Amino acid sequence: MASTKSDETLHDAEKAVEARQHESAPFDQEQCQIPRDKFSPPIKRIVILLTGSFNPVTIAHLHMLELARDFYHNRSIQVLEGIVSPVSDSYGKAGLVKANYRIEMLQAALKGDKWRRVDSWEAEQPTWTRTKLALDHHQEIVNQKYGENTQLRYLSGADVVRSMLKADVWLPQDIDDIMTKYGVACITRLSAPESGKGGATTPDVKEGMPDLWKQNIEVIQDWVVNDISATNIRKQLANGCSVKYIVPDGAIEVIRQHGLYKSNESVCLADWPCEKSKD
Ligand SMILES: Nc1ncnc2c1ncn2[C@@H]1O[C@H](COP(=O)(O)OP(=O)(O)OP(=O)(O)O)[C@@H](O)[C@H]1O
Ligand SMILES: NC(=O)c1ccc[n+]([C@@H]2O[C@H](COP(=O)(O)O)[C@@H](O)[C@H]2O)c1
Repeated sequence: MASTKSDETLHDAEKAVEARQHESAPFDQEQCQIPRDKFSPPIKRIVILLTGSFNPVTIAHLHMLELARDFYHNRSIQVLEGIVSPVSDSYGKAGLVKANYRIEMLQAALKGDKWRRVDSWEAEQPTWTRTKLALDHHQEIVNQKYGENTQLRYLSGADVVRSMLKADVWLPQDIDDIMTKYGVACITRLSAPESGKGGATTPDVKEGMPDLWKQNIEVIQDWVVNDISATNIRKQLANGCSVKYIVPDGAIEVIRQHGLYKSNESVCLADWPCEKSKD
């Protein structure tokens, strides 16, 4: 049967598609290569460790992990896991509720989560664990689980990163080790004014820091204006105000059950039963 004009056109189109499939895609240096000055190859897979009080856990904590994962995935670095590690009771921060409650709140917040989990090792230690030691511990676990080439990255808010400049808070040797062995993913934070909100005049989180630190801190700009702090949440709860949508629902349930943060001592208008209409 003689081929028609439309058969020929179809044949040409198929040939063109096939030819394109053999062409190599343009190589995007920026997207596909790990910047050599930051990470030495062959590291392409990481696990993120977020430490803190989580007193209580907030949506800002969970959002930090999302921001960090996006940041690395956009640079072709696979994030295998996000570990959330609450400090032990001996950290002694004012108003810190017992670790078993903070863990329960985190577990409820992360229930069914596909890539994040709470780890109780730090909380179970009889004394406070310096972050460098917590990182060393988790790196060992990561090596056993994923092999030697998977690196741990320390995730932290800009306020904590700025606190590294205070010699009475961090040991200089610890910071050097954290920078060279792990690196820091630093999320901007309004309470750390150096974070700024973007633009040319933004003061730099890294201002005044030694070059070694500057090279190993990756500043990740939050894309929402977010001034959430656990301190403010505790205040709201003590005043009987709602923290719904700021604290994950599961964690609110744990707060209610145990009456944490004086939440059972104040009148909560939100909980008053609505009067039925008379008609
Ligand atoms: N809104 C936020 N934006 C950026 N980072 C945050 C935010 N909230 C907490 N973080 C970071 O999360 C980590 C754990 O924080 P932590 O549990 O100590 O919360 P916090 O809100 O700072 O607590 P508190 O108000 O009790 O001092 C820290 O690295 C902290 O900087
Ligand atoms: N020297 C250190 O290792 C050091 C100092 C200050 C805070 N941290 C850690 O930073 C996290 C947040 O601490 P704050 O809640 O005090 O901001 C905690 O996990 C804490 O252990 C570590």
